[in-house]
Amino acid sequence: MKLLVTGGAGYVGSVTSRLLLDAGHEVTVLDSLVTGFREAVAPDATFVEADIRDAAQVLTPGSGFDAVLHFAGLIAAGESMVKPELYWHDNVVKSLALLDAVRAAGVPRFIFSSTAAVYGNPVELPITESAVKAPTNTYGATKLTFDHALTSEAFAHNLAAVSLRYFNVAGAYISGEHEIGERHNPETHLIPIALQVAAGKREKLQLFGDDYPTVDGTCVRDYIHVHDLARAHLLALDAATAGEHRIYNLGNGNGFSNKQVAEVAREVTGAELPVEIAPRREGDPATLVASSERAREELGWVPEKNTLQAMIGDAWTFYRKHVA
Ligand SMILES: NC(=O)c1ccc[n+]([C@@H]2O[C@H](COP(=O)([O-])OP(=O)(O)OC[C@H]3O[C@@H](n4cnc5c(N)ncnc54)[C@H](O)[C@@H]3O)[C@@H](O)[C@H]2O)c1
Ligand SMILES: O=c1ccn([C@@H]2O[C@H](COP(=O)(O)OP(=O)(O)O[C@H]3O[C@H](CO)[C@H](O)[C@H](O)[C@H]3O)[C@@H](O)[C@H]2O)c(=O)[nH]1
Repeated sequence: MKLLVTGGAGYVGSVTSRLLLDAGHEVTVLDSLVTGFREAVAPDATFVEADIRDAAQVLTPGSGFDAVLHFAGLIAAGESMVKPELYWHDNVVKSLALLDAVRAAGVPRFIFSSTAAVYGNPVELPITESAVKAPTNTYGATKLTFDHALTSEAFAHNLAAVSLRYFNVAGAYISGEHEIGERHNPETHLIPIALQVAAGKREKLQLFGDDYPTVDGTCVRDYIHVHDLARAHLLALDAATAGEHRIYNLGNGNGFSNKQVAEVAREVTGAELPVEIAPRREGDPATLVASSERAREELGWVPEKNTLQAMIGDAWTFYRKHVA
């Protein structure tokens, strides 16, 4: 297929581009590099440095794209509580402009990076796709808004749309000649920050809150290896059906507290990893754990690297060689 990958200079988009290219697809990456890295773009992809709001320059009528995979966006839940306007613009206003371009160019399929953050504090665990959606942060609200836009688009204009609701992505793609992983600047995610501490780049790991209603008072998250996640996109491309908006949660169904993550990071790196309890971060739900039964049944998706040791181990391999 001829594919447009927005956000292909970012973490998940660059790993997925690699898998798409290796599967024989033709990939054009569109990324403004606002948070991504030019060197993360797959060398055998065509690269267009542009904002998604200008996607019509690439998605011209007759350009012949078979699908758009839309990873581009702003991703930090904490930041979205202090700069919400940035999130509404990037994740909704500009994404709607992208959708206009998709419609005008007659692109038949659209795969969207949605998130566990759409659910907010869950009423029942594990979280299924039909669970109540009540985001506790602006980031989740923007992603849910665009999910709704895709539902209307699919039904009104016959788009084959798929939203993949990732839980917490971790690890790196380590395979022969390719090592592709996570780089955010500034880094806000728990695992890469723990690795920065292990590498001596930060003094200590601050854990935001220890008074949540969880096993040890710290927040609980469901971590998913970026390689398993990327594979789900290829399956979603095959499953996408005209006129339908399919939605799949992608996680392992296992919750780890922030303290447990720190413990595994200690085990993997051999570092002491000092921890300090800090105030809660605004907008954090206490627990997010996925039910991915629907993805298993309908897509045939089976996560293979499902231990935290494997995820943090691959992230550490990437971090030491390419980031530290
Ligand atoms: N990392 C996670 O744990 C996680 C979890 C759930 C969902 N997601 C979603 O997955 C997607 C990818 O996440 P990631 O971790 O790879 O993020 P990332 O920050 O590494 O990559 C995002 C990319 O999008 C680009 N971008 C942002 N706004 C743009 C715009 N207006 N025009 C063009 N390019 C733009 C950035 O330059 C960057 O390369 C995001 O949509 C995110 O919301 C990520
Ligand atoms: O230095 C840190 C960084 C994070 N945390 C805590 O670690 C947990 C995980 O936080 P992350 O920032 O790593 O991830 P989030 O759960 O906030 O969000 C991530 O996963 C979500 C899906 O669950 C989103 O989609 C989002 O893009 C992605 O950033 C939270 O309790 C957070 O407060 C700390 O205690 N200290």
